[in-house]
Amino acid sequence: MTTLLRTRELGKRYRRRWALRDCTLDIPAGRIVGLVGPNGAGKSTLLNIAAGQLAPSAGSIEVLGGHPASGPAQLAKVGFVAQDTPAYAALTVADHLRLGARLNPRWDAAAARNRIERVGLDPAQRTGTLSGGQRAQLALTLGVAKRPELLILDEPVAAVDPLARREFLQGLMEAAAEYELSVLLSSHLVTDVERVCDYLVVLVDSHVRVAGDVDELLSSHHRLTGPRRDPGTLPAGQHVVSVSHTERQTTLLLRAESPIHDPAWTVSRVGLEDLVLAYLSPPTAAGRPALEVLR
Ligand SMILES: Nc1ncnc2c1ncn2[C@@H]1O[C@H](COP(=O)(O)OP(=O)(O)OP(=O)(O)O)[C@@H](O)[C@H]1O
Repeated sequence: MTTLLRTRELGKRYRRRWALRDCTLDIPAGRIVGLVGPNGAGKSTLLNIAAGQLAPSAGSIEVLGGHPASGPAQLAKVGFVAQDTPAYAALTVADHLRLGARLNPRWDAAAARNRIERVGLDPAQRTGTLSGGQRAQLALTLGVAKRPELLILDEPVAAVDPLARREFLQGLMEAAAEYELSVLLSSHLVTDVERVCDYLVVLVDSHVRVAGDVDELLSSHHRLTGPRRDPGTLPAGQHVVSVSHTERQTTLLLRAESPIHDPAWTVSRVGLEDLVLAYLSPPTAAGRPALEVLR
């Protein structure tokens, strides 16, 4: 089976600072991948390397089995919607479709026209006067009509109101289903990722903190509450992600490789937002690294 993204110790350095470091991922094709992390975590860097826009400084990367900058065939397989969905302000919506048709060998003109009509964009309007939500819809249309196998979107709706964001994500899910697209989407809004993604990568401070199938992550992580206890005394196979104590009580968020039977703990399920927040918080004081990469 083709792998969507395969990286090995991938890194990018600007002068002395690493924007991305030791990034090792194996993501199967056909997934809708959410890349989450705070500002400056390295999300755009990873997406730009995957799209062939940026050369790595270390390690290796394969996207759909090919090297990102290997040539026109690889570029045709990958659509890229850059941060803030840039467009040529003086050109109209129709001009952008014509440009798309000239630049992309697999251009689907009917799909582009239909989508523009469906989302209510005026072909004669200059893109400099479109709202943020309309520009995002145009960018999604251009990305989809290219008929790539993978669509990469770098925070496409960061500056868009909640309703327009929902419509955009709905359109993205429909396009992914209709054209059997894989999607790699960055966001710092976990709710967006929760709505559309089935695979999660959390990047913090240029490192991957956790990666895996969303359902598997949710079923392997638990919140444990019980009498105050040193997390260092937990059995092997229970990996503490975050910990907090009161005078008498300890609350842990942990990943467990097998069911937790210790009656001292009250065990509850964890939502995606809590899971992401736990990995975004500084490494646990339990003395174990919070790094968990699930493949
Ligand atoms: N061209 C560049 N020159 C120097 N440093 C850079 C350059 N591009 C990015 N960086 C640095 O690399 C780090 C990662 O940046 P990146 O844009 O990948 O983060 P991000 O997670 O996409 O952030 P945001 O959510 O704010 O877009 C940051 O510290 C940033 O300042």
